[in-house]
Amino acid sequence: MQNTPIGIIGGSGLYQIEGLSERQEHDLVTPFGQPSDRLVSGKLAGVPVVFLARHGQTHHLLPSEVPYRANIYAFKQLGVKHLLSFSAVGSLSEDIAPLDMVIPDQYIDMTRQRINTFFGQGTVAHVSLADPICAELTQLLGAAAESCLDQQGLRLHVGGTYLCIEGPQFSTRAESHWFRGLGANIIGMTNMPEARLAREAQMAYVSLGMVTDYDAWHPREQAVTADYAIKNLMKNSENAQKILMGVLARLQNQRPDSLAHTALQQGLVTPLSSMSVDTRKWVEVLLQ
Ligand SMILES: CSC[C@H]1O[C@H](OP(=O)(O)O)[C@H](O)[C@@H]1O
Ligand SMILES: Nc1ncnc2[nH]cnc12
Repeated sequence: MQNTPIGIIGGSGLYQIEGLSERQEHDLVTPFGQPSDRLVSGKLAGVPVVFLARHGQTHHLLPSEVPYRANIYAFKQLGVKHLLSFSAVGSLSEDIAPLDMVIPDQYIDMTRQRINTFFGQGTVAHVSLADPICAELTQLLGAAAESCLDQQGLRLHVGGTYLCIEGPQFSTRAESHWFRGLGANIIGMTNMPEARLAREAQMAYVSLGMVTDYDAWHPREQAVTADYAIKNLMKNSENAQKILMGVLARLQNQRPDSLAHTALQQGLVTPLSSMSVDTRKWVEVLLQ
């Protein structure tokens, strides 16, 4: 596993990565359709990487329109076993301020109209999702983010619950208060089903939430608008690039083991021998 490429999913504001050498574009088709855009591979800080803009490079896909299954499958086709995901998020906690960053360790899934599994139609798997985020990747990403943010007086919060809404509208004030009551710390529209599918594909997953706003619950701060979030996103995207370089430097000589890497082996219920030839092909890719 030593030299497997590191997958990078860029969210709002992170549509490409700078400084890639040996750059190659991949126009992939998967059994689950086409990914959000071309995947771009190359080397960054000496580490093989594969990058994909989640909403497309021109940000033309709504959170509900992102082809999450095709995206995860395409990374898997290119040999990715570790996935770093970047996202803009709103804060549901007083002590998490705009421009802070958060590495969540839990999710509450409030999405309503997304296909959230590769399985079904004759093939059954139940993977464990108790700990959806890779603890080892969290440590490496945390160290990189802390050293970048410290210098600017910004804060990194390690751990916390990301609540995923369907969108595309932001929450009502009543929902925002309700989500706080549920114990959620940050809110976004994209990490689900991305994290679920990464687990089914046996990939270690970690997410960096870049805080842009206080959503709609705060008594003194303005309710979020896309304009407001995007202004803060722009301030964040330079830090995202620096943090990415920092985490890749820490991955140069290692690829951490993760409980994700055996998740499907443990969760697959239907025997491979009873699957059709076509189904077995894509299940075997997920099992690699
Ligand atoms: C432009 S703010 C709302 C938008 O940003 C987040 O996307 P991503 O996680 O891809 O950075 C949020 O989930 C919404 O899709
Ligand atoms: N308040 C918010 N709600 C959902 N997604 C977001 N992305 C950035 N801010 C957000």
